[in-house]
Amino acid sequence: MVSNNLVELRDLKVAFDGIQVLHGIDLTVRRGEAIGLVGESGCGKSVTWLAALGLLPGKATVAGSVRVDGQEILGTPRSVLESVRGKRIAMIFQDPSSSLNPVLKIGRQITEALVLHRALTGQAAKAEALRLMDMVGIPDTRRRFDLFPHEFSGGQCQRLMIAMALAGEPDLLVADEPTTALDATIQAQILDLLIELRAETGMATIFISHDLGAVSQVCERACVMYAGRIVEQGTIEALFDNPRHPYTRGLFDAIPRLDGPRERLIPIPGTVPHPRDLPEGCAFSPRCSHAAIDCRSRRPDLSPMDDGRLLSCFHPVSHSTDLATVAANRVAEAVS
Ligand SMILES: Nc1ncnc2c1ncn2[C@@H]1O[C@H](COP(=O)(O)OP(=O)(O)OP(=O)(O)O)[C@@H](O)[C@H]1O
Repeated sequence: MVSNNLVELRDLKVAFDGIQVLHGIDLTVRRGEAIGLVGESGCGKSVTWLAALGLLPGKATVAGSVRVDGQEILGTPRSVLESVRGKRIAMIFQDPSSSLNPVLKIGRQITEALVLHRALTGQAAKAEALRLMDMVGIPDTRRRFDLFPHEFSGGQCQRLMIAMALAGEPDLLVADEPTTALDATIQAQILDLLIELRAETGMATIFISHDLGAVSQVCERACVMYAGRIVEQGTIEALFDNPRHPYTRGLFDAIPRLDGPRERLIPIPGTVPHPRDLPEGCAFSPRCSHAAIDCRSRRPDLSPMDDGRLLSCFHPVSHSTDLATVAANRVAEAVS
């Protein structure tokens, strides 16, 4: 029987030059589902998937397990990784211009991906390339087949990257900040495209973004990452309606909300620590208005809660928690 689990990351760890940046990620991606990875810059969102796909530079040390359909791919020969990359799991990045070859016509680039992943040749490859260009919303495909990347807009280049990613008919598309470099209307179109393509093809999606609104549109589930760990994971409804980790709550409080009374935006104080200088205990504790003494000496495990979410926090917040009052009380406690 085919398992519903497509990709399983277990205790995935990454270090660069001996400095640990990823501290044991556990994540299961089921067939067809869309999972968001959120968190501030430097939390380890991209490194997680670059490590899983064997795309990190040689100086990186990767440990743990990455299973695709039950088959371990971490530490396997290049040929095994290459049979997974593009064909089973495809990845697109923020800046399409860095992934498209500027001196090759776009049709040729898509056709080459088809030759590589599906062994299509000649007219069959061209017909399929045109179909993919059409599928991602490029108009006038026959003429545009022979254009170079610089003759397309930024949004169209991102569409073309997606077309190339679809060439291998992947089971999972990892989209790493695919809309960050685009302006707002184009961003919305690319999000719609990702949603449509998933509905049409049934492929699973990992959507890496710092934009919580975009994540809620595209995904059913999200993982919030902080300093190389997942600190909260749950359904979009659970995380949006009732974030329990003070960091998740902080991310929400820092974004403008269109659906409710206009509230003051509260930025999270401080910055993400450098992986070399992680504090003792919970890595978020120095920035957390909810932190108590135990948070500064011990690190909470990521544990299941009654509502099914996973949470790594000794003192979770709830709807009614007023973080400003909590912070004031903690200061009072410390002084007394
Ligand atoms: N090639 C590299 N060499 C050394 N350190 C790296 C390398 N790539 C990433 N890192 C470090 O790993 C940590 C995680 O980086 P990562 O790019 O995964 O963060 P991110 O959450 O995806 O942030 P962003 O949104 O900025 O991409 C950071 O501290 C980063 O500096």
